[in-house]
Amino acid sequence: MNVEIEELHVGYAGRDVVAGVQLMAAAGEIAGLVGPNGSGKSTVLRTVYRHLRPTAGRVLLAGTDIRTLSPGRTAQQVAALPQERGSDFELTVREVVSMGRTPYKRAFAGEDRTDRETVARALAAVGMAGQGARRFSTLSGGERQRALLARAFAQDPEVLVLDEPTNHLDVRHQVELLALLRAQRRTTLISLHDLNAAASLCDRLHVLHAGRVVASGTPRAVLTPRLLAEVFGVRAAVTDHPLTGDPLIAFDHREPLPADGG
Ligand SMILES: Nc1ncnc2c1ncn2[C@@H]1O[C@H](COP(=O)(O)OP(=O)(O)OP(=O)(O)O)[C@@H](O)[C@H]1O
Repeated sequence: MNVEIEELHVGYAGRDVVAGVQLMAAAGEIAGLVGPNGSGKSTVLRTVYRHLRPTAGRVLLAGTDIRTLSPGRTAQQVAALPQERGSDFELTVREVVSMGRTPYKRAFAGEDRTDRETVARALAAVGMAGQGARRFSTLSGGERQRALLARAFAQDPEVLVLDEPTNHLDVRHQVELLALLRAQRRTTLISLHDLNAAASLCDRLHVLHAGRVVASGTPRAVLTPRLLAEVFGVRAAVTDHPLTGDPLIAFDHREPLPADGG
């Protein structure tokens, strides 16, 4: 199922922070949103999982405006790992992950075998098969992240929307997560700060800057030293990763470019 965002305007308290955003993820494609802090990545993603309502423009799932779908139908099609994550859940990990099955249940219906198997698979996929009985509130930041990702997987959606899913994860768990997303081949919209992870994972990148898309295309086409200077304000060389052949961005970590980008 493809996702298309058309001329999206959306914001907070009457002020649009995203203005005229046009982007897409083709069916089965992983589309990355990258951009500096405050550029509007989370705001765009919140509109896709219907946490925010656009002031203008549309989000289309396979050509259908999501606002014409019922909340239950949307939840069967789109699962999100949002940036705002509850931390005070008194539920167990398994109970949190089981919440992903809610869109498939009739009111007050218990779990059936498919639910139990899907939840077990989702927990195993994030490496938490043995931790279902733990209280969610006792997990570390990275473990919470993985449990919430398992909840999104348990929802068995057509489209995954992931806002900074590698946040809090150690490098091994980051690599595992990226491998898992690649293996799933689900239509995925993902925001990432780690541009090398984005270059390795994404089929397509959309670069946001001050609420607008300033470049779209393959990571290799988009992540040029010039764009990295103009949008992110850093000096960088782009080479080939010696192990994988992916684009590899070598940042100059010693000093940023002057504020005017020159
Ligand atoms: N709940 C909110 N109320 C008011 N303004 C908000 C709210 N959330 C975000 N903003 C503002 O909207 C703009 C875009 O924020 P958004 O969180 O979408 O950016 P982002 O690209 O995801 O940033 P980051 O990389 O820092 O997570 C910013 O100027 C931010 O301050």
